[in-house]
Amino acid sequence: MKKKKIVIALGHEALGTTLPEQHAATKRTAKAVADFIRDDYQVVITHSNGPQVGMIHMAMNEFYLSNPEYTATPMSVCSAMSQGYIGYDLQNAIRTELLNRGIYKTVSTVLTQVAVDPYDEAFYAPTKIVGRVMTKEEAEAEEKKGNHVVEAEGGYRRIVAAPKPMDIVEIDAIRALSDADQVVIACGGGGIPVLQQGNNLQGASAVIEKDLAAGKLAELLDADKLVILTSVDKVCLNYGKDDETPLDTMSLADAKRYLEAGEFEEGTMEPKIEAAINFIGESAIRSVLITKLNKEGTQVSGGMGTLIRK
Ligand SMILES: Nc1ncnc2c1ncn2[C@@H]1O[C@H](COP(=O)(O)OP(=O)(O)O)[C@@H](O)[C@H]1O
Ligand SMILES: NC(=O)OP(=O)(O)O
Repeated sequence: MKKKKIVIALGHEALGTTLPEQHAATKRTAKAVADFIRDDYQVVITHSNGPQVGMIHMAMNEFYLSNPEYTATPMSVCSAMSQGYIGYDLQNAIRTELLNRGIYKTVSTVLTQVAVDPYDEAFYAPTKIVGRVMTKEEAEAEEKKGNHVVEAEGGYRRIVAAPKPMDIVEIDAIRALSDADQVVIACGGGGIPVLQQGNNLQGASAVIEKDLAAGKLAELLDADKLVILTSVDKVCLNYGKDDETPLDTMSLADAKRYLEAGEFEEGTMEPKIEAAINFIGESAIRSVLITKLNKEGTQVSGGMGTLIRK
């Protein structure tokens, strides 16, 4: 019998931002992943990378300025680096959790490139926040280098273009590993954004929204379920207001209506709902669960959170 397939997208809380945080968070997350494997799902994982890719870009390019024998590192290469080191932590955390449960399954990371449209309007209006909070002086220095910044979280943060994911270059490899019942980590940080130029792929200076890439990944794998692990238990109506209402379920039609009405914040909940709508499409089988891991990393497979389906 064909096994059910699930794509799990890990946000900041399920992944951590610094290396020590990442070590601790991936251990918890591995429990949720192992629960789905216990429940006989083929699991494909994807993850955030905003803080990590910003850190790598800053570190690599600061170093280059004071060491001219090295070359500058484009954002696309930094995305690839972030996939590598986050994947490394996730692979080991999941491998250990599975071995502790007596399950042997290979866990591997596929460095994934995601094609974007060179004419995507996002290239003219950067919105995607990456990296750490900076002081005014640091922000001014970034602007002098031609980078964009916005005021955020009591300081300033860098923003880059976030074009929409159009196609996943390595989808056949991801599918082959998943169909062979192995655990795959793919499209990390939304994937390395690339522009197709004949037979060549050119890295783009951008960071793709990981939720939208997760939706595309789930769609192309024809997954049954997309789980988005984030920092809230449930999606809410009137979020942050006195009459905030958490939702246990949301129909596809309601998701579209609420999205249109501006219920979901741009760059945080909005791309999650957009990903859910894109993935579910016309399917009566596909569903999306948006939720948060508990302290032990357990119970996600029990269905807590907001369940979206047709
Ligand atoms: N309608 C809403 N319901 C719940 N959370 C919302 C809503 N609108 C915005 N949010 C915000 O979305 C955040 C989760 O998105 P984000 O910060 O991008 O996390 P992640 O790293 O998990 O993708 C929550 O912490 C919450 O502040
Ligand atoms: N690539 C991406 O969407 O990362 P964050 O979730 O960290 O913003």
